[in-house]
Amino acid sequence: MNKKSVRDIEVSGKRVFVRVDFNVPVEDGKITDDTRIRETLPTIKYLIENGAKVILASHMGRPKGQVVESLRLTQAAERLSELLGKPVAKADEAVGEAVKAQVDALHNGDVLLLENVRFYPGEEKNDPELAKQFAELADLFVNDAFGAAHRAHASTEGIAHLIPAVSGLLMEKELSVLGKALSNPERPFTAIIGGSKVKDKIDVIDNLLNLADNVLIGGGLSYTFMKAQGYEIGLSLCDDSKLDAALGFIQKAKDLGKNFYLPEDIVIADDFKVDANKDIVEVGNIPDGWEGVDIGPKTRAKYAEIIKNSKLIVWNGPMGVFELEPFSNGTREVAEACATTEGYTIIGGGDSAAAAEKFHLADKMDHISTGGGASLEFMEGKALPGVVALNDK
Ligand SMILES: Nc1ncnc2c1ncn2[C@@H]1O[C@H](COP(=O)(O)OP(=O)(O)OP(=O)(O)O)[C@@H](O)[C@H]1O
Ligand SMILES: O=C(O)[C@H](O)COP(=O)(O)O
Repeated sequence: MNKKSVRDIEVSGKRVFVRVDFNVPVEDGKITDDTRIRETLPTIKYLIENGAKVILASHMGRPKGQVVESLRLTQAAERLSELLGKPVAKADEAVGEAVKAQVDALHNGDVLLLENVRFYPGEEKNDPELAKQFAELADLFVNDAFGAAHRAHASTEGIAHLIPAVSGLLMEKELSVLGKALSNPERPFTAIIGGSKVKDKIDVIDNLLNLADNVLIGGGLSYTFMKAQGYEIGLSLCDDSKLDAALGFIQKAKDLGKNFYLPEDIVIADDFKVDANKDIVEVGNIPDGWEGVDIGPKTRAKYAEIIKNSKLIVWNGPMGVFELEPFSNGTREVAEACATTEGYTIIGGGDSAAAAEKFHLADKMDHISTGGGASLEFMEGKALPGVVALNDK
């Protein structure tokens, strides 16, 4: 990476503003997956051990510039304190006089977590005034929030122009793993794209067609491709505005000589419920009133075989409605193939990572990215503003 990292700069005695992504799932006031917090520990420990005064900042959810009580970072501070085995002070705001006083009171090696930066309207607008207020708290900016690196916000991008700005160790790891894999991929390289949001995945499919040898499509977005080819899809998810784009990808794959796979058979259901009636049909045979909810057994076996014979696998998005047990087999078999293949497996955040956790296969993957949207944008070949703004080596 051509950007400076926290290892390239003196941190001892310095006030260091560290942007992290503690946007973790919380249910009934409890954090249900603390992966993103655990993944920032190397940077935070490095700073503590090297005598920095650590000021952490994060967003949580999308409060749209207002204080939302349920989106405070109190639980994150508690969890971080448990993981570090030392107290973590928590501010009730992210800027202002009270915060300044808390920063002034820090000793070398102390840790302070600021309140949710998205409680301020200036954060998502990348308001220079808010960026200045963040910058005034610190001598140095460290961006370790890979998950938010695709956002040009005051605490991810604006601040980087005001004080020395370097990457954290998680940011460095994510960029290095994803960058190495995509710039010089081991082949065969297989990309698996699933999930439900066709619009969000269109650009990544486009770029992966350039890079990968095999592109496997599953999940809710596969029905747009089926409809585009003239197949009946019943009530299945479809984005009619993307039918032409879908046909364009099928043609692009042909033109580039790439293998582009769509499900051959589908698990269908007459409702979006665990106890719905279900059946397995070939593509084109989804009856009226039914919808596709998972890839079928033939497709599962084919996809698993391709994954097993690949040297590099990038997976983003589940193959079906894996949250409901009867429709989880496609995602489970893809996850198992990713876990057992000898190829290098990268999981691109979000729901696929949650699926790997659910099937107890997460520790068998080579790299699970902490970025959902960020890893997608990276794979699309887009520059990440939170990275671009950091100081060059
Ligand atoms: N056939 C289907 N019909 C409807 N929904 C589906 C289908 N297959 C998968 N899904 C749903 O897609 C959702 C995930 O879609 P999404 O596009 O958000 O994936 P992701 O990229 O893994 O997540 P993230 O948004 O975190 O990047 C899951 O909740 C899953 O139930
Ligand atoms: O969960 C994520 O992908 C990141 O924390 C970014 O969140 P955002 O999509 O609300 O910007």
